[in-house]
Amino acid sequence: MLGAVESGDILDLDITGVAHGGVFVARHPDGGSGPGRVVFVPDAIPGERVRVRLTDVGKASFWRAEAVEVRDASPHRRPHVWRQADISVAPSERPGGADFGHIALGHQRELKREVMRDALQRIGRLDLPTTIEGPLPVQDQDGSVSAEESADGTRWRTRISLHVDADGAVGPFAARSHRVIPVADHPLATEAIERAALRASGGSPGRIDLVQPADGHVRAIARPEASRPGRGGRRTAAPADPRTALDVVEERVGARRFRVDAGGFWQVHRLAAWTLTRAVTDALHAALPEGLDPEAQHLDLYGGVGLLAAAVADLGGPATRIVSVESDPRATEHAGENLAEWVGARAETSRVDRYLRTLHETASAGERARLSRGAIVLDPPRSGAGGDVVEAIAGIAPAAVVYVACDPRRPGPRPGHLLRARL
Ligand SMILES: C[S@@+](CC[C@H](N)C(=O)[O-])C[C@H]1O[C@@H](n2cnc3c(N)ncnc32)[C@H](O)[C@@H]1O
Repeated sequence: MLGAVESGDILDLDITGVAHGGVFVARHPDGGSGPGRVVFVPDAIPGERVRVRLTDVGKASFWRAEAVEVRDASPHRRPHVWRQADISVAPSERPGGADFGHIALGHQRELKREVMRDALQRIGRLDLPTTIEGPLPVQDQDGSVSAEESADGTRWRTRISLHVDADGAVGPFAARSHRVIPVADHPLATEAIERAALRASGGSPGRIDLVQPADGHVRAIARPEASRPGRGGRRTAAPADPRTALDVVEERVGARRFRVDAGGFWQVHRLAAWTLTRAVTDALHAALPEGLDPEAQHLDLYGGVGLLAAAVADLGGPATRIVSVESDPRATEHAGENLAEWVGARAETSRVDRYLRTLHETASAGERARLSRGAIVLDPPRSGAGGDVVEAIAGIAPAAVVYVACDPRRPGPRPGHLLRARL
């Protein structure tokens, strides 16, 4: 029988697996007869033996710990790409947001594939093949590569958020905390964003978003904290300075250009818009070997400024009928402009669940038939599409569904539909 275990205890544990959310799994014997209590540990790698400090032993189902030293290192360990996030730094001084930076790039992908496989099997009860690829190199029309991933997986963020605390300190939050810690570099950000981040100075407490669109110039969007606390007593970011947030910038995907508000949604990784365009195109090719029917009705749900609607419409040609559905009216306005070359393309401002409910209630037999011959692409925010939306899509029974997901654990499609995930 082991003595009582408390927060602050130091233990050596074997890391046996990877979990969702950038943490790893160890087991503590805990006096029980089963496989032991799950302990979630960041900054480790499966196969390692790690010295940890327990930080939360209050829950019956799992505990949390922080890694303080590697006792037996994995061959996949490398010095963290963000020196300040390295295991040699005190856990409270490590910045968050680069959870796999201590792992060789190829092995990071292998671990993400494992997270995805586990989510599909355990939560979705789906036994589907899972593959993880890196971002695709962007090729110009002559076949030359104009942008590709760095060898160590750094310098990809075209958008970052910094925080300003009450003393005017500016920086990221420390891992798993809301404490601002100043840092000396930002290796995941593009070099221009890093320069702007290191120049950023305090001001009112809140957030500063740095955005580098295709023209290369960095925009700084100040989002000071609202003066009154929001729900739950937490202070929320007030609306951004409208002059910068509503500044219209241009993004490029191959030869195609997209207008978007500087403070509006655009994919963060500099190769993501291109990679997702290619992934959706490939998935539709595979699902529709006869080709996309331009006369059918296609939908791009959670469409933003029309990135994936353009990918679908490129496949169907100039007459493709597609509706991009998006809740932000400014994004919808841009989607209307970005999709102007397709006469059958429309952008609608609506919540997706309401749009699908109205469609269900009002669509004529002809519209239903066109929808069932069409493709539905959906790319919801991290919270997922939700059961109602997934049920509504299943009710339409379209010819193909491509689900682009930030989080593999959120409600997804049913067996038989195609799944593509962004990790
Ligand atoms: C992950 S982004 C995808 C945008 C687009 N597919 C792209 O890749 O640029 C999700 C989008 O859904 C929008 N959104 C969030 N909740 C929504 C809802 N309930 N109904 C419609 N749009 C929503 C957000 O404003 C955001 O533009």
